[in-house]
Amino acid sequence: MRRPVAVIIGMMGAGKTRVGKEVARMMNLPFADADNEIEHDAGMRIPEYFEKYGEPEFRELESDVVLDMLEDFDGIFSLGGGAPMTPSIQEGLARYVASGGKVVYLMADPEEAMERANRGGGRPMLNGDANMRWKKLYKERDPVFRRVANVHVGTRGQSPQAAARKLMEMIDQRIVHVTGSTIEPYDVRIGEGVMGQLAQVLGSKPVKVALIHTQPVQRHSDRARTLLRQAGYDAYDIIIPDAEAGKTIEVANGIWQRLGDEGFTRSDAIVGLGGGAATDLAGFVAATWMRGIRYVNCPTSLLAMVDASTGGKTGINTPQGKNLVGSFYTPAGVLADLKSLTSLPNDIFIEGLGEVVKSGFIMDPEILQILEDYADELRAFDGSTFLDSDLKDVVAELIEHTVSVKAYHVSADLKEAGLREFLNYGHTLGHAIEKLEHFRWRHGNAVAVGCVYAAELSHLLGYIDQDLVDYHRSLLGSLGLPTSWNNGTWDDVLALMHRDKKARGNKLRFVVLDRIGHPIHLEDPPADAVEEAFRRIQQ
Ligand SMILES: NC(=O)c1ccc[n+]([C@@H]2O[C@H](COP(=O)([O-])OP(=O)(O)OC[C@H]3O[C@@H](n4cnc5c(N)ncnc54)[C@H](O)[C@@H]3O)[C@@H](O)[C@H]2O)c1
Ligand SMILES: Nc1ncnc2c1ncn2[C@@H]1O[C@H](COP(=O)(O)OP(=O)(O)O)[C@@H](O)[C@H]1O
Ligand SMILES: O=C(O)C1=C[C@@H](OP(=O)(O)O)[C@@H](O)[C@H](O)C1
Repeated sequence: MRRPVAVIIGMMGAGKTRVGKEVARMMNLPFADADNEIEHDAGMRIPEYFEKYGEPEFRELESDVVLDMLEDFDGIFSLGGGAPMTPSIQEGLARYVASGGKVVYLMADPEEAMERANRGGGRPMLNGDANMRWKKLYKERDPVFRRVANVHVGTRGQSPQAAARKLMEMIDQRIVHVTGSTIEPYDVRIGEGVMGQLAQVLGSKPVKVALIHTQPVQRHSDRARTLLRQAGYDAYDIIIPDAEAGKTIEVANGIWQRLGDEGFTRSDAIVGLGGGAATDLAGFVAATWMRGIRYVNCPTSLLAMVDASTGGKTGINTPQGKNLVGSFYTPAGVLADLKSLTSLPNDIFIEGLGEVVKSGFIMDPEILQILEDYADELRAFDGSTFLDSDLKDVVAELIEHTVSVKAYHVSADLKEAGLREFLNYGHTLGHAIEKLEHFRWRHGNAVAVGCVYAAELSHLLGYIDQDLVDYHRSLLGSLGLPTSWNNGTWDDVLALMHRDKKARGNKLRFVVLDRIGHPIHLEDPPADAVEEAFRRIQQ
């Protein structure tokens, strides 16, 4: 089915036509304007139509034209100013958004748009006192436009070209919509510059916003702070210790104290910016402060983008183990800004690919294909050249696919009663390795070895053939991920696997593969197979 690359809505004079045409030109796409299509269908100009048939009839024709175009046009499509007020068009736009479409609210400065709308005439809705009519319509329409659009673009003081460039950046983003019966829906936005939508995602209720981040991502938190201040929030900078050192009750307590001192209320908000450790901690503070306030994640590592920031698991570590205290608490939105990856060291990027590979094996063979096709480039990831390289689109696509895999499992089973456990492929041994390595081995690397182990176990029990086990090794190896581990005894590993959260009583439980894209639960497998699979990853 054809559908527009983007639909532009906004007030009269916002520049929907002018800027829309410019965007289409820059992106080498066709452009259509609903008003022109209507005039073409009606065989007359819009003012004439209004005069002859009146507004209600115009709205009906407009709705027919717009709904047709939403299913049969694949370029940039601008609507007339009043179109999104019609219920049937609102429903059409909601369907379009649900299927991954982008409805862009072009938010011109009201004075600028009003002045431009008055120029040229031809706008029957402004007959009479044009300024007064425009302002009245703005009051009615602005809240509706904000609601029906999933992308908001402010263009105050910008030339049509500058506005078009900004729009293009927004259109280029990928959006994964996370929803489910027990989840307040939210979007994961992936692309260069998506952090610019921080205010849109936070909304107008928060007055104070705590920006929780670590030192190594200062450059990106500076950007977020500027955006918050520009949007009029009182921004509070909270720096936490890096990596796991930030995921402690002492750090959380320090932030609770700060929020109390600054007078944070239930309508205020938190932004977590950094790797998975920072977003886990920020989410935990958001879940617990006043029993839950709004929070937005800005992940800066690949692992946080594809995994940690998106599923609603928040938490801290205790001396007894990792992530032992926490809560399922979903964010209001996730902004995976590719600009953040420019400072990410190569080894931490590669490690993040461990979870990407896992997602490919359990659900999405396209991920595996992309990884195969670009293994050399991915392995050579260099943040300093990343944004100007072809790798940018490849990485964006991998993040989108992987987040979609996660969203699928989380939507159906937020609290991990069954389906969500499939995301744990490779993690039973992976967690044991992390623990035995005293967390000096990074998570994604341990999961990579864990996936080979799970594949060996699947094979030993007759679910998959040797070729698929070999494919695990060759793909992970080609990306620079480890495929073997030989630094612990079987007894220690077995004891830890019995403490895995999937285990029940004294029975081990694993996720194994039946074929690519088809994981299954494995209960209490034969002891000799469990041990033999371990021997095979020791080589
Ligand atoms: N909530 C979940 O569902 C979930 C899922 C997977 C992992 N996790 C958690 O996520 C954490 C691991 O995440 P991680 O791998 O991002 O580790 P991390 O947060 O420790 O980040 C790794 C290192 O990279 C640095 N870093 C991150 N982004 C950077 C950037 N753009 N530029 C420069 N340096 C950057 C960090 O400061 C840190 O030193 C663990 O605590 C794990 O438990 C949570
Ligand atoms: N960003 C802008 N800067 C300057 N002029 C603009 C800008 N956007 C639009 N215009 C001009 O304002 C007028 C109205 O723009 P138009 O695209 O027809 O608005 P809309 O389709 O949203 O009603 C046109 O003359 C257009 O060239
Ligand atoms: O605001 C409105 O109700 C209208 C806006 C016009 O489009 P523009 O916003 O492109 O001027 C056109 O559809 C018609 O005059 C009605």
